[in-house]
Amino acid sequence: FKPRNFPPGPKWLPIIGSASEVYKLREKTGYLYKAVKELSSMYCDGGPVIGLKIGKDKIVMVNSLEANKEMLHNEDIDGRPKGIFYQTRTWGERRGVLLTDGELWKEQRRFLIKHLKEFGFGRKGMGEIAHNEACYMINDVKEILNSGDNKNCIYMHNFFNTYILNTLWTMMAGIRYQASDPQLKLLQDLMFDLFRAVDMVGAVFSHFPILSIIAPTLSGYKEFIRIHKRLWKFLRDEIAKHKENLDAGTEITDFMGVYLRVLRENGEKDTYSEGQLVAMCMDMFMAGTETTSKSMSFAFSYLVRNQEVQRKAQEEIDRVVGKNRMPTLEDRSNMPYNEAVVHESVRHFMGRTFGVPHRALRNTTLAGYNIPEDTMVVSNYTNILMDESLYPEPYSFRPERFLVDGKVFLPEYYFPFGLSKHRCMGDVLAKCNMFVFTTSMLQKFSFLPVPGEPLPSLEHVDGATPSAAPFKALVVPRM
Ligand code: HEM
Repeated sequence: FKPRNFPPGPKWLPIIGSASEVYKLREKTGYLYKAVKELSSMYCDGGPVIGLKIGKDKIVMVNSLEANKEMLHNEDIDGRPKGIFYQTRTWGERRGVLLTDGELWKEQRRFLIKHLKEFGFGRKGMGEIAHNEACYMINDVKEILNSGDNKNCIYMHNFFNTYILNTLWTMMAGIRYQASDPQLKLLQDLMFDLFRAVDMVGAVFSHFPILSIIAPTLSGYKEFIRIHKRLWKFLRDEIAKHKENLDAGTEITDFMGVYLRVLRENGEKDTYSEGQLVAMCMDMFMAGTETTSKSMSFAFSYLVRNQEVQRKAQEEIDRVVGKNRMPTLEDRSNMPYNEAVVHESVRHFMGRTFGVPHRALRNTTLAGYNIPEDTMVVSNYTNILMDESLYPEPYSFRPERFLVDGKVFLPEYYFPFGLSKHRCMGDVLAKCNMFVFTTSMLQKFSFLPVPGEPLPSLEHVDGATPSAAPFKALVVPRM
């Protein structure tokens, strides 16, 4: 039965809840966010929250700006979901920093941020790492162009993945990969499949856990395990190498090394364990790479479609940086237009998805409705970031919306990285990378539509994190 004063929404049938209605609409519209939009107009007249039940999970989608702010600041809704989907990924125990709560989350998040800073995270060193990576990226593009392959048309929707990963992995594990590294390519393809197969509120087998036993293939459970086993192996191999270095007394130059040293000195104590280290690395790998590279995929898809924006960005780069050196993070304060391009790109990315789910830790209220303990509560970012009254013509790419009198201005209703205690840990790194990568690329090259082919599509690939639909650009050197 629906709890008393639960947010309005479709009927709950025995066992399946409102699943069939949600899945049917998703099928019809092609996207989960569109399905939720239709449900909201059908059942709550565009109201602040909509209540669903999918299998065993009570889910509240938070639609309005005010209700989202209320939710993100309500400590009673500061939990992360529990259950098969969130625990299988970390061997049946809740571990990591992305999908945990309580003491473990607090302690490990604090430790992670503190020690990543030693290696540049959130500091000046971060800009240098991004710049270094941009140099590799530019050289790779030049090599592709010199090779004469593909008639200078490059697939851009997944072009940035490795470079983005490298900036984070330099600090986490002291490694950078070649974009052509076959092992990494495999991992990235696996991640892409994973993020496409699940959505922010879970997967079929998490709403109906029995299906993981009776229909492991059909429910996606088997695939979920296969992908995670591959990821764990990748991380465990790297940790093993770090242990050897620790034994050999090699200087510690990354987060993995620091964590292993703490384990050596204190043993597995309180919330510290080797399993927790693997889980944290996995969380950073997932949260830190897919999000930024997919925001970049939207940026370039729009830059190809909208040559006027590209021209303005290049004009500012040429004027402020010139042609004799590459852009750096320090240039950002003098380049409002390019900074606004970054904010607009993040808006297009988060505006097509949902936040990381929260969970009510105890019975509470939201927008005047009752939210029972253990309800999953999810920010519907589409509703805020694509709201026509806040962002006129929301699906067009207009960096100008973040400029007032030639300066960057971020309105209080723009919070694509969340708010309050669970706020994104990597927003500073994400914005740094996006600025340095985009400006470095636009300084050296122009990205044009491929002659004779349609413009990059505005439709995107749905999933836990959305991606621009695959597209190529004709890349033309500028200098
Ligand atoms: C454009 C890029 C990114 C976007 C749009 C983004 C967005 C978000 C959002 C909306 C949340 C959830 C906040 C909440 O639960 O209320 C989040 C959490 C998180 N993000 Fe990001 N993120 C990005 C990049 C990154 C990067 C680069 C990293 C890692 C360096 C990262 C690490 C995390 C972590 C660890 C959390 C969980 C925080 C917690 O629960 O305490 N993210 N992010």
